[in-house]
Amino acid sequence: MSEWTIGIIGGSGLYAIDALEDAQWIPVQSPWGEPSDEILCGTIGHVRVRFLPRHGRGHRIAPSTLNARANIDALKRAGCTDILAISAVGSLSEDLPPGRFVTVDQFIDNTRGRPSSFFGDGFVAHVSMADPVCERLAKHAAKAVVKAGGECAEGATYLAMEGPQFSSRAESRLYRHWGAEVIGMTGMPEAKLAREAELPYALLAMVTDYDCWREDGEAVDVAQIVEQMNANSSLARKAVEVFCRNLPEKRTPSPIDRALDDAVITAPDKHDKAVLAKLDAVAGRLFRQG
Ligand SMILES: CSC[C@H]1O[C@H](OP(=O)(O)O)[C@H](O)[C@@H]1O
Ligand SMILES: Nc1ncnc2[nH]cnc12
Repeated sequence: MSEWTIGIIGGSGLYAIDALEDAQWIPVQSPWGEPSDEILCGTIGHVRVRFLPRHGRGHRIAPSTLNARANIDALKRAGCTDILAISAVGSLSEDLPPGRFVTVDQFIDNTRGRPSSFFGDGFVAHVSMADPVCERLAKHAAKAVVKAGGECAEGATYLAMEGPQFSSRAESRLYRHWGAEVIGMTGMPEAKLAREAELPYALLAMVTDYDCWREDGEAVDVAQIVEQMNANSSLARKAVEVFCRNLPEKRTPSPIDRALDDAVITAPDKHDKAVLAKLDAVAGRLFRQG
């Protein structure tokens, strides 16, 4: 086995992966609450894979209530070195038609009231989100889609909305003015939490619809999204497999592996012991250094 342990977060339409060898669903406990599901653990070629369906098998959990902290913490506990997340998105750009895959490189977080940090009183830390995704994973994901037989655009800005309702036409047009190119309900706070957990993260988005900003365009509905997701899902699965098989044997370190080095501001003698205990997976690297 190589040094990669890839966490795959499966979005709408992707609730398991058949390419996993020796696959087993394993429960992982987290001090942050219930992860969305057990984690499907196995291998693809030389890579260990840990697959977590974001909404749970059967799509039980809504975007506003899914426990992103528990999900990221559980993936870290399961040994992940990196995360590739997959999401269904609406397109806010004429250049991104339904059926197209696109890697995300920026986020606008318009979610409300979701727990969006592992840190707080007793352990205050501020990580940079200037470059919220891992470029090498994103590039590798785009190449994998092409190798799997699809088309993949690179570098879209993702607007994370609260939902669960879809946007009004006025909101959809507003987000375009903000510079957003795709829209979804789950990319935030997931990407923030992955950065806090020092996990390089990339988001591969599958465009399912044009949302509702186009003149005379139809309103988006779940049936349309599911139809497009079903059309995309075998390519998404293939792309995940190619992504893993084509990773180099050696994983060179990423600066994101040490994202907390310059982020913690609380004086060590003021760290709250109970808070530290909860952070054993996310930030344990710092404490083990003493
Ligand atoms: C099924 S339509 C809306 C739903 O799809 C996207 O989910 P995911 O990002 O997990 O693929 C979107 O964010 C909404 O949660
Ligand atoms: N139009 C849309 N808005 C929000 N989330 C989505 N997921 C897929 N399509 C979407």
